[in-house]
Amino acid sequence: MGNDVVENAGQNAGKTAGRDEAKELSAFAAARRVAAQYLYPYRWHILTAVAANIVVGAVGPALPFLLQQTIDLLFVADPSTDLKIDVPFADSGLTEDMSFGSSMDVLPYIAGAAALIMVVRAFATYISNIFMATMSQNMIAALQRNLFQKLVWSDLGWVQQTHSGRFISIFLNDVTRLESAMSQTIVNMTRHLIMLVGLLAYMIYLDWLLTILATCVGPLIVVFLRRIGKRTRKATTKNLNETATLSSLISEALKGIRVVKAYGQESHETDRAQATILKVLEHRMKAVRARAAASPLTEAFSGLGFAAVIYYAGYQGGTGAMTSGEFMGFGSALLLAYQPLKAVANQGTVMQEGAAAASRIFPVLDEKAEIADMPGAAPLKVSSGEIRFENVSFHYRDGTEALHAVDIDVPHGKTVALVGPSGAGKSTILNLVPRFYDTSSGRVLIDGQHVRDVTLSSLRDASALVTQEPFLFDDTIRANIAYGVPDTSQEAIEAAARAAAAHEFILALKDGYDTVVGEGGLKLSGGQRQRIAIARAMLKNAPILLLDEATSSLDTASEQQVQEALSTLMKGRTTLVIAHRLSTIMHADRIYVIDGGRVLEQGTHSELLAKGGLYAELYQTQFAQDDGSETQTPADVPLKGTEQAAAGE
Ligand SMILES: Nc1ncnc2c1ncn2[C@@H]1O[C@H](COP(=O)(O)OP(=O)(O)OP(=O)(O)O)[C@@H](O)[C@H]1O
Repeated sequence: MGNDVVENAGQNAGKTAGRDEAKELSAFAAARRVAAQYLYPYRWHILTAVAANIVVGAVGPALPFLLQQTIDLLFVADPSTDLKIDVPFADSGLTEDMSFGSSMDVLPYIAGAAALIMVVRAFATYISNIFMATMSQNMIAALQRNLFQKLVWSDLGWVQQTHSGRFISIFLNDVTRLESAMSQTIVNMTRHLIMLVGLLAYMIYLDWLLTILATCVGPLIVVFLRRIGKRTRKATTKNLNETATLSSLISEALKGIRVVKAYGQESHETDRAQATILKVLEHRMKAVRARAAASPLTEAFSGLGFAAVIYYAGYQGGTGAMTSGEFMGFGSALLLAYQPLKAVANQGTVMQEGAAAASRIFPVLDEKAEIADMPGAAPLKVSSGEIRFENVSFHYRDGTEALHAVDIDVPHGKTVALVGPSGAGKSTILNLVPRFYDTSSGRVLIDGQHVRDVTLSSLRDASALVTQEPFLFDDTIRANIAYGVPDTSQEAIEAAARAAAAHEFILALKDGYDTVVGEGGLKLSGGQRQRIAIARAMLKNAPILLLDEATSSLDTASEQQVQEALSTLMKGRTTLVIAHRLSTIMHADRIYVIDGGRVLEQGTHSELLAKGGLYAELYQTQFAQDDGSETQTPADVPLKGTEQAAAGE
């Protein structure tokens, strides 16, 4: 029941992963869920650590007890003092039977016991720390693994709602914060709590009234610390949010470093980062101040208790109701109790901090992918690879209607080009084929099978995607070409590279196929990156090709090589291409002109020209613009300026 509440809370918050609006989880709900999902597998580690903590906590009161015995038995040797010692132990007969000489005999045992206690305590602390660390580090790893898995399996639409920097921040900061809260909770609720209870029990044994006097300020401390806990949670939430913003800023500035430099925006970006850094600092300091107030507060209140103890115990001592050993034992127990008292009293703050982090982590973990295999989905059976859009409409999560009643046919082995102004909906059409998004209405069919009814893996196996700005991983060229096709032979990789007109330039590189391409492939030229991406698609050898042609023009030689590589890739495949080059458009078997999310015109190049519609207008505008170009033939000119043409309609 309780779990359901937590699950739902997480799901509702899922839409705004990592943002301020993320629904707040109660500290107990968060702790319960973490315990059930992430701590339970390490229950034996935790139980061992708890047992060790119990030992550490339990031996705590033994030290003041030994101190008391030492003073009473050894230091208080003169007869007048002996009379006083006898009062509290009158019934036990312990001190009455002991002469000074026999007390000296006890001394080695007391010293030995003290040494043994310290050794046992140190060993138990070590065991506890090791097992706790194993548990907590594994918890971090499990959380990060689950978060990563969630991200890569989640719907593209959902992932795109949140800046990647925020996700990275959740991965690194929030997870560590949550782990630290859970570890502290376990130590506080075992080691420190048991030590506190033990010391209190010992103090009560010595003098219950004195114990009440010493601890009567406890409730006040709890009330103050609760207040501090709420403030710390607020500051922690804001701190984590601002840290995520900072992480986004850094990632963006680095990705766009060339734009930053080209536009001389270094100072502007530094100011932006500085503003966020200051906000992080401000919230961190708020949390630090709130946390820092906890110690002096506990100390100040404990001071009141201590003053009461000195007054009352002094009085008791004066009347002979308390021995010096008891006073020392009580006093040292009280001092020893300070640290665990602070830890236990601070537990609320620790849990609030953990809950603040959990409130940002769980929505990501709870996000449910809508684009998944339907129950009973069968693998796609590709016979010819024909693609058909039937009355397809689509709107994005934010409500933007990108497509309206679109009908498109891509017959087997043919090339269909999508042409239209920027923002017309061409990329959206392409994205619906491998089900990056699901249609809002209408159907996308491959060889007569609705893409929603087949398994995602078989659907994505059936197509190869070459994007405008090909993405390369920071890995070797070999690994980049073989991406998604594991266990491929070097021969197959080289054959794909040859077909993509990439083999020669790869061999010319110092490390050949073992060249590491750098982040996003930045060590290669634009044309080289495109040819590696084409080789990747070539190796995949899928019957359907989804191609988003690059808009940026390359130099003539590279352009020609890329075009040749693309022609080889397209041969015999059913190709849906977002065309930006006239050569591609003119060689396409059919052209669909898209505008405002609708199919405006369709036909071959000559049919559409004859029609005198938007296509003819785009074509004319393009040629009017590029007329007189000496280096490019009209057919190779990128079809730029389509936006202006549409706007001027
Ligand atoms: N992730 C998204 N969320 C919300 N709206 C989007 C998203 N992606 C695209 N759009 C909107 O959908 C419409 C169609 O975009 P799309 O990217 O399909 O156009 P396009 O024809 O491919 O443009 P271009 O040629 O410039 O790449 C545009 O109005 C765009 O603003």
